[in-house]
Amino acid sequence: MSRTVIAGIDSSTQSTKVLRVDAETGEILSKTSAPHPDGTSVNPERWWEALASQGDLDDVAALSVSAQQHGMVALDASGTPVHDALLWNDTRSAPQAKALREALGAESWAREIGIVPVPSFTVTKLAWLAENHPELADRVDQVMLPHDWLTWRLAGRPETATTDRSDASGTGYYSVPEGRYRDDILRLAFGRSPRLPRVLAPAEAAGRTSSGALIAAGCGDNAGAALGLGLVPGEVVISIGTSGTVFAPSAARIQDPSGAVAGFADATGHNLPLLATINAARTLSASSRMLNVDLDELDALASAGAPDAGGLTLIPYLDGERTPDLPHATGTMTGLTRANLTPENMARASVLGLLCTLSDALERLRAQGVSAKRIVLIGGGSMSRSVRRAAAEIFDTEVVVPPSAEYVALGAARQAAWALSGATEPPTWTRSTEQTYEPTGASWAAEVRGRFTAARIATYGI
Ligand SMILES: Nc1ncnc2c1ncn2[C@@H]1O[C@H](COP(=O)(O)OP(=O)(O)O)[C@@H](O)[C@H]1O
Ligand SMILES: O=C(CO)[C@@H](O)[C@H](O)COP(=O)(O)O
Repeated sequence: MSRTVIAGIDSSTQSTKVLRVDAETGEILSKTSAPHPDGTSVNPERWWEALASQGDLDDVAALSVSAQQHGMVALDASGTPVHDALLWNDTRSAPQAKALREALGAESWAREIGIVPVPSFTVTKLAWLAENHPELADRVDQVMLPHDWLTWRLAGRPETATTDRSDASGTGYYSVPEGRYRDDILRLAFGRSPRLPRVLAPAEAAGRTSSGALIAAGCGDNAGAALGLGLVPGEVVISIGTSGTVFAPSAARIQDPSGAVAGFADATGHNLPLLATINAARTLSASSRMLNVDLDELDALASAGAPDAGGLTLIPYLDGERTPDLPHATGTMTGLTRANLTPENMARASVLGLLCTLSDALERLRAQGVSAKRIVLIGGGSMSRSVRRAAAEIFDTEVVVPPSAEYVALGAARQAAWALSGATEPPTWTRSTEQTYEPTGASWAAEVRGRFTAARIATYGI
């Protein structure tokens, strides 16, 4: 019997990945990828070129796009971007985020919207555009997110674009508890009411491609990963990609006035409380560049370093940071001595600093009542053996590492199979066997966490 082939697309910060998948079993049949330009703002056409460079999609019965969240794609009446898309890791809208927090109050944002403005979120970027380029803001006809814009292009630029609840929940002008856009919030930020994409139901189709393939609603990339992993209660995902994210599906909605935990929606009609960091896998690539080694050599150095890096502590807020909300922060290295200043300890300190930022985020998620009995570690940074081995100790929690795969794109494929099937639930695809790392309660891990916390408080006051 012939297979039904579907495609899952992950348009993330650094690249576009395309998986072809068996709709019935979830078996990955092929994977391709193409890079995006570096930077925190980009012309969306680069995403389209990265997708198109991987060939047409005429062979698939259905497809779905999962993409980096929050990017501001502001189009004029001709459908042309009035400005490069500001991405989730662009921090220029920090002043606007502060003003929006103060205008409504953090408690109200958390209660009424589900998230508290930080520079990552779309609403702050629109406020930046209105304040700094009013002549461009006046030309804005409609505002989309990265996954919306790619879906819109694949569907042939329909009059009304579409999105889904998971990605809408990251804009700041969509109310998760009410399930609707808040035009008053949009006008508070942007002073205008541009057209917004229609929010589709989880398994609702967005349209069809020129070759007739069904296009599913799509979703934010972390909701895609959750869908791709088929999580069970008590499992928390920690993804070490361009962003570091810590999240778990939740029946209960999380309200965190501190803004650290975003009360996002997931792609199945429930909730996805999430914390994100700006400095994740790029902490490792920056360290490899500094040491003039490649990532495998960095891994070997880090494995050869002292378990606690000899007391070296790196706080890797290299591009500012989102969790904690320190958009203008820079990194800090403490504990340097003539004895411990070695390439091995520097490499080790970059691994430990990365993991400590994620450990901080994990404890904040737990403080909101989210159960975290097992960590599912994914993302490019999880390919590092030294990261994997240290993670269970630093998190003091069991860590499982599924086989290397593009789980965001796999989740998009699962959503496409769901939309194609017309079923009430997504298809059941089994997660492959995993590697498991158990914490041993190593004393060095508690010392590393303690040093990191002390240095963070001493340097940044929080
Ligand atoms: N073996 C490895 N060790 C450390 N980092 C890695 C390794 N392989 C890939 N990476 C990093 O993972 C990142 C890409 O991961 P990915 O999850 O695809 O990110 P994103 O989805 O945000 O684009 C890159 O920054 C890359 O340097
Ligand atoms: O901002 C967030 C989540 O709130 C990030 O997770 C972005 O969605 C970018 O994702 P990656 O490119 O790292 O996959």
